[in-house]
Amino acid sequence: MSHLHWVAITEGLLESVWVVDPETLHILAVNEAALRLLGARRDEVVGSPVHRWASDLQDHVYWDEWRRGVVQTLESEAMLVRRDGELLRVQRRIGPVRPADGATVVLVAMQDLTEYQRTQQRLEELLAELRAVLESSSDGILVCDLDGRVRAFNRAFAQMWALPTTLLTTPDDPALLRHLAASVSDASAFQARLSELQRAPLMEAHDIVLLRSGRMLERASRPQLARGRPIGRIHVYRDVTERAAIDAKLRLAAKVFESSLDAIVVTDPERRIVACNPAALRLTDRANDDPAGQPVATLLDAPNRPGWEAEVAAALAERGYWEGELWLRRAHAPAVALLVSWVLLRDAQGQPLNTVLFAKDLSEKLEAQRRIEQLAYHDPLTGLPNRLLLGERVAHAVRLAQRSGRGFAVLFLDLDRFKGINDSLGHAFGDRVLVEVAQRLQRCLRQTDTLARLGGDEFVIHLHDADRSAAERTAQRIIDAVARPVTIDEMQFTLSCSIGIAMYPHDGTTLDELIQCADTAMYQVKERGKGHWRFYQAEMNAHLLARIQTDHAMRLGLQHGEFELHYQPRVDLRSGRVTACEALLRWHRPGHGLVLPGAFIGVAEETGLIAQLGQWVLEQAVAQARRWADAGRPAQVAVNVSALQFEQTQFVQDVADTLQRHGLPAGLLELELTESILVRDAEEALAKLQALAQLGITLSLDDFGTGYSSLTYLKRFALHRLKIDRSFVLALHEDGQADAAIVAAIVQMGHALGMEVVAEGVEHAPQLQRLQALGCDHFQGFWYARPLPVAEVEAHLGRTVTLPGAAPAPSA
Ligand SMILES: Nc1nc2c(ncn2[C@@H]2O[C@H](COP(=O)(O)O[C@H]3[C@@H](O)[C@H](n4cnc5c(=O)[nH]c(N)nc54)O[C@@H]3COP(=O)(O)O)[C@@H](O)[C@H]2O)c(=O)[nH]1
Repeated sequence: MSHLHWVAITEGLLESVWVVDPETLHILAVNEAALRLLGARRDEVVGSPVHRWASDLQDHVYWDEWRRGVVQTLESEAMLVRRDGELLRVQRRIGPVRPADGATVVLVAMQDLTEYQRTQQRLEELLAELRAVLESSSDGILVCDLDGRVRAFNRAFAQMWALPTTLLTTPDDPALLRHLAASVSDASAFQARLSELQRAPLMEAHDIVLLRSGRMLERASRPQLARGRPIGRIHVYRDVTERAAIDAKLRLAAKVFESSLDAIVVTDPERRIVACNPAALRLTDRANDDPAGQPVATLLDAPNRPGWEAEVAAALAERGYWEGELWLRRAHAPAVALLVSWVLLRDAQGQPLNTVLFAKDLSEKLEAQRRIEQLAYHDPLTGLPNRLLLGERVAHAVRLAQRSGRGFAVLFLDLDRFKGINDSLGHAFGDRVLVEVAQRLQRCLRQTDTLARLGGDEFVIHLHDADRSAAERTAQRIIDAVARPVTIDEMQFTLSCSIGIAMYPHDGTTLDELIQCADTAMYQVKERGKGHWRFYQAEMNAHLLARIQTDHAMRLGLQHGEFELHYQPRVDLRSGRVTACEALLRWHRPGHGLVLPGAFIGVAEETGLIAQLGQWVLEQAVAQARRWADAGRPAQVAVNVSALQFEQTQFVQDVADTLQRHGLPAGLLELELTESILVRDAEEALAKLQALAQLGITLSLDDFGTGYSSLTYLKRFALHRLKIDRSFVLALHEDGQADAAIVAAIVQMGHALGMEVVAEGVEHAPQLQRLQALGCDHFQGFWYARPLPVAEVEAHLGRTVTLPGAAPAPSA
């Protein structure tokens, strides 16, 4: 075949083709592609030896072997030398071709590998780049095929999931998946989600994966596409633990901003409002009118600090914060006081970003302060100044008086028998009485005077610039005002009060001194019948001091066993026998000798110590009666009971307990009560007396005839004995006919009411004879015996006394 034939045959091929003479190894024909490959003209190639274009030794060896018939075909890469000398890598197939009508030729078909090589290199570079990108990502990336087999993962993924080294070096999909499942807090949910994603290759998903270590991963799962078709899946894991924490903090901050009870206003650096929280909008009264964009200063004011805006700006610039009180102007309501903390926020470069204003509504605090001041300085019931405010006013008055040389008066006022109103009508009623009295007092005073309530029913009045006669007139005006009838709840009654007056500077120079003097004077009024006023006199205090000392000494005396009981025998006038004795208290007061009750019982009653003292007497008397009974000389012991002791709630129980403790039959105890006990609270007294009588105790009424001597309550209280007061008995001796008639009446009345009658203070035989004649049942008195110590009285118990007319009376 001619070389033209070969050209015609090979021209249409994409490959470069040489037709080579097997003998000469010269190129017989080439196609156009071969000429392009070599960069030579046809005449340069055709007829040239193949070695001209083959560069490497391998070619020479091959053609040599071909000629010797060692090899027939060859397929290999080879290097060609182009016409311009450039080397070119080609893929080459060599083989003999025997056309039917011609001699055998060698066909060399070549394909340029340059492009392929370039593509290959590009691909390798791309792969390297991709690998670098993959590795440089801080996200953990896992690439799987459609069956879920792991195709690749990066270092960040390995670190994020803490993959063991074995999994890094040896691919082991099941082990990797097991490791992942074991690392998450909910393995089954994790696996279920992976399976779900695998079943839906085109699905994109975002999940949060919680690791057992506490870290939080965000997973973005996307299909991997090739020519628009899914070929696998890429999972990108991102550690969002810190971000989640920051998000949570931001959410919290937003919540705080939203729900803060304090107003928060954010401004730009020029202090124009950027945002207000709901509390701020509520406070500004602009819930429907967002003030964003307005200068914040238009809402604020500080009437007493004209330059406040400049002050705030300077403080923010210098210190970064400002604190102080401002007023908030409001749309439809009065301005409110605010406590403002204002801070400046700067960016990382120190440039002002925003200012934030935290404001607390001070209205409640100011109101509370006002209330506190009101409470601190005023009496809550009457609204009058209290002692504190009075103190300040009087201190001021003292300063004025020191300059002017003029004095003033302090009046101490106490309502008379107010306790009775409180006890009988209740405290609420008592409070209304006090309010009424306060108003009346106020009306008696001038604007410059101060009326204060100290507590209870005690009021103190500072009379500004008043001398003795002004104080006297005011005191009398007050006495008259208080005495006018009061009507509360349709109940009408009258009150009275006692007033003590102290003068500055004569009686004292401080409020305490003046109050003390006025109080002492008031006390004197009370003692002398109440309902009046009195000026303080220096000797009053000495008297008071003595009482205080007596009270203190009595309390010590009780502890130190300085008290003792003496017993005065009581004689049955019919039989002449000593059947009972009256226990009478004695005090061996150090430095004072033996002190009789008249000197201390009154003080004990005033201070309340009588309750304790009375219980001590009862205890001693009952114990003594028990000892006498045990010694075979049973005698009834009469114990004096004071009103305050009787009023003790547990009095009946105390008596019963004392009897039981000493095992004394109740019949050997007599309680001597005074008439005042019966009139104070008749109902309660009746109940107590009935309880005592039920115990079997004898009840007698002491000092009968000196008090109310009411037949009504004598009947009502069903007492056992009446003791005729000593003053009537004394009169019998002095031959007072009227008193003798009284004694006769008492004896008859007592008997008529089923009571025995005891005469006390019998000092002379004629008295006794008169009493006998009048039918009196018992007597006691110095005629027979004085009150005696235990050791001496014992001799009298059970003894029969020879009464006048029968034999001379024995003396004690
Ligand atoms: N609550 C209590 N009161 C008590 C107690 N002990 C005594 N008292 C009361 O003290 C008042 C004075 O008592 P006293 O100084 O003991 O005087 C009593 C007798 O000594 C006195 N008396 C008795 N006979 C005569 C007499 O012939 N002449 C005379 N001049 N005085 C006499 O009388 C007092 C007893 O009085 P009375 O109690 O009314 O029987 C006195 O009121 C006591 O009650 C106590 O423990 N608790």
